[in-house]
Parts: sequence; C-alpha cells; structure tokens
Amino acid sequence: MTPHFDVDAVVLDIEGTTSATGFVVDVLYPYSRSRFAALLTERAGDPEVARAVAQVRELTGEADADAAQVEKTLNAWLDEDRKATPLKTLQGVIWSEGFARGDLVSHFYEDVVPALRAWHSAGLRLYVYSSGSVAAQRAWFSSTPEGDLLPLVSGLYDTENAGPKQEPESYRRIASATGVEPGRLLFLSDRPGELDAARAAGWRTVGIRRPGEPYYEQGVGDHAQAGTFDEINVSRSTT
Ligand SMILES: CSCCC(=O)C(=O)COP(=O)(O)O
Ligand SMILES: [Mg+2]
Repeated sequence: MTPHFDVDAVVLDIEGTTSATGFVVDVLYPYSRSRFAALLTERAGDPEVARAVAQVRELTGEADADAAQVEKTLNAWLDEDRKATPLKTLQGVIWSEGFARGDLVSHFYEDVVPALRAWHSAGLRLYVYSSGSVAAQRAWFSSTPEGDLLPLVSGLYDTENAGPKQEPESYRRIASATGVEPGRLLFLSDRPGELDAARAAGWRTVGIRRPGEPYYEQGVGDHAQAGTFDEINVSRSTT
C-alpha cells in the first residue's frame, strides 16, 4: 500500500500504467502501420494529416519528403517506439476510426476500472496525460471492454496540448489548465523520467510497477510505488 494521498485529482498515464504495453505494441502498432500509406496518399489534404506531415518533414529535415518517405520515417519511429508527436497524431486518426468501426477495443488491467469508478465516486477528478494523442485517448476510453469510460474523465492531455512528458513545464501547463493546485494532483506513471518531471512541478507521484512491463526492472527511484491501483491509498478531503 502507498502512503495516503489527499488530493483533488488523479492524472493517468496509459501505456504501462492503466494498460499493457504489449497490447499497444502488438495490436495498435500493426493496425496503424498497415494504414499509414493509404492515409498519407488518399487524405493528404485533411488538415490534421497535412499538419502532421509538415511536422515529420521539419523533424527529419526532409522538406520535400514524399508520402513514401514520410511512411518510412513513421515506421522507423514505430520500430524504435519513439513517441514523436506527428506519429501519435496520425496513429490517433487511424485508431479512432478503428475504434469507431469496432475493429479495436481497448485494454485495461483488471484492477484499473474498479479503482477509477471508486475514485470518481469519491469526488476525485480524473485526467489523462499520455503520449497517445487526445483523439486516441478519447477512443481508448470510449471503447473499453467495460463500455464507455469517458464520462469518468474530466480532461485529456498529450504532447501537443501539454508538451513532452519528461519536462516539468508540461505538468505546470496541465495544472494551470485544470485549475487544480499542483500539490493536489497525483500522477500515476510507469516511467521514472515522467514521475521526476511531475514532482519537479510540485505534483504528488506514484510509480506503477507491473511485472512484465518494460520499466518494471528499472523501478521508479524514490517515488512511492504500487503494483496495482488497489494499492494506491488516495482520497479527497472535503474540509
Ligand atoms: C491510447 S494511447 C495509445 C498508446 C500510445 O500510443 C502511447 O504512446 C502511450 O504512451 P504513454 O504516454 O501512455 O505511456
Ligand atoms: Mg507509460
């Protein structure tokens, strides 16, 4: 069990925290990989696609990269699991359509949904901060094996609207957007660099360590830690 946290809101990382990295890598990544070419050629004029392609060209320095070159870059980033914002934007477009079509259903560890419901019922606000785009997060929480969980969530943050997950400034931005005092926000993540950044911004932190997840062996440094959400002792005082 963690120490007790008296906070107003819990902010959730997804991959490795609420949900299995294996599911993301084995199910979602191939789903996006096989659809990048069609997206880049048939929908190049969609504003979201065009903006992401421009970001890929800027990041790679290949100002004239055609659709095939951009696809190659996206696949290389997928191979190295690089959380590049334009990759996440394009994946979000593809995944949200896949969830809407019923091709995809999200994954949550079995301890997560009961805890989210209990925390929400206890008056805690729930937010998401993930490298997955806001569109992907919305689809992820809407299409779960336990139905639509989006009504539990008060706001969604990604690397586009908040910034990189290992920079304290991103957590300051989220605190300001939610209107919650930094010390009343509890961040749950599997990655020590993210936990360090949140703490540097004045947030409370719990590192989630699930056996089999990529960061399990590395540990979470001196952050409080939990193996499941049942072990997180959190509430919101009303006085
Ligand atoms: C629904 S988000 C899909 C997962 C993903 O692509 C991702 O990058 C998640 O990273 P996180 O910051 O949640 O560890
Ligand atoms: Mg994570």
